[in-house]
Amino acid sequence: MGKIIDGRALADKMQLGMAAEVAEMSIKPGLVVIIVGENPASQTYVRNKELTAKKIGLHSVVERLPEEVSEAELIEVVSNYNQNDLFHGILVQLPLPGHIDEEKVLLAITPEKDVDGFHPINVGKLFSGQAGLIPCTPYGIMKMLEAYDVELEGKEAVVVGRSNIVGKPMAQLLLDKNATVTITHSRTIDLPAVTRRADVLVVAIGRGHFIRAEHIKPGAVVIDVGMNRSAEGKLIGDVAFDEVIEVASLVTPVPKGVGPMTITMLMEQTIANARKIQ
Ligand SMILES: Nc1nc(=O)c2c([nH]1)NC[C@@H]1CN(c3ccc(C(=O)N[C@@H](CCC(=O)O)C(=O)O)cc3)C=[N+]21
Ligand SMILES: [Mg+2]
Repeated sequence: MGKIIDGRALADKMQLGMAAEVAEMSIKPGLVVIIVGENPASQTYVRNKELTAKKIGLHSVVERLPEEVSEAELIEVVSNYNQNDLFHGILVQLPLPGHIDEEKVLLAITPEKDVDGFHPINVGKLFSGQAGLIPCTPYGIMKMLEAYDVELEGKEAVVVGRSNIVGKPMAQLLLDKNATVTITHSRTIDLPAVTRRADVLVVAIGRGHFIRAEHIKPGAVVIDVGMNRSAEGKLIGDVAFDEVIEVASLVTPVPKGVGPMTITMLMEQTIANARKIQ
């Protein structure tokens, strides 16, 4: 029987440290979250982010734009925040409505304030071993693995999912720690055979309770990035937690696993950015 990785508790502990750090700073780190339209999943995230930012003592603004806003108008809003010295982090909540080209909008955020790590400059830095801003979900997962003393050197790490936001940057961060990394995806022929090699398994596929006991090597560490709604409207992960924890040594729950750590890393990168110029 494995143990829970308590992302909520680790996030709370790190946030306490950040609050103390911010209280000592000569300037107040500022974060703006720009959200377009009324996507309900996005609303939860934005609300959690706002509460966390306030708790830590950041200057936090949520800029809400109507669903019909044009791409040019959105880019104009972003440009204004690029120039505004009160803000050290800018996040444009994804997904954006279909009439807006996400790539163009991400490109408009100045790479220095891109606390999501989605700008091609930061992506290029991550994949070429240069310091830059890192996507918050994979970054938070690395902090969890570190806090739980999970050994990565030479180990088999398997990432399920190849998104730009989670799968690909996750694989790179694991590689940086000298893990032997495999990325699997929807076309992988024998998924259980590959995931059963994993000492560390990170799952980000967006299919509720898809990963079962049969996918797990005994003693593996399992990280669940999934955020799905069950038929009853409950938030559930990509991993069938109750059966997987019987086989694994450590498993993250959903909620209270990866989610709170994602938000914590957003705060961390905003504070670090503000520090650079204080
Ligand atoms: N530009 C951009 N950056 C993002 O980082 C980003 C985004 N767009 N779009 C949406 C997704 C989703 N996301 C979440 C992060 C934390 C929780 C979170 O805090 N979850 C809590 C509570 C969830 C609940 O109770 O509903 C938990 O897992 O315990 C949720 C969702 C960030 N995203
Ligand atoms: Mg689009």
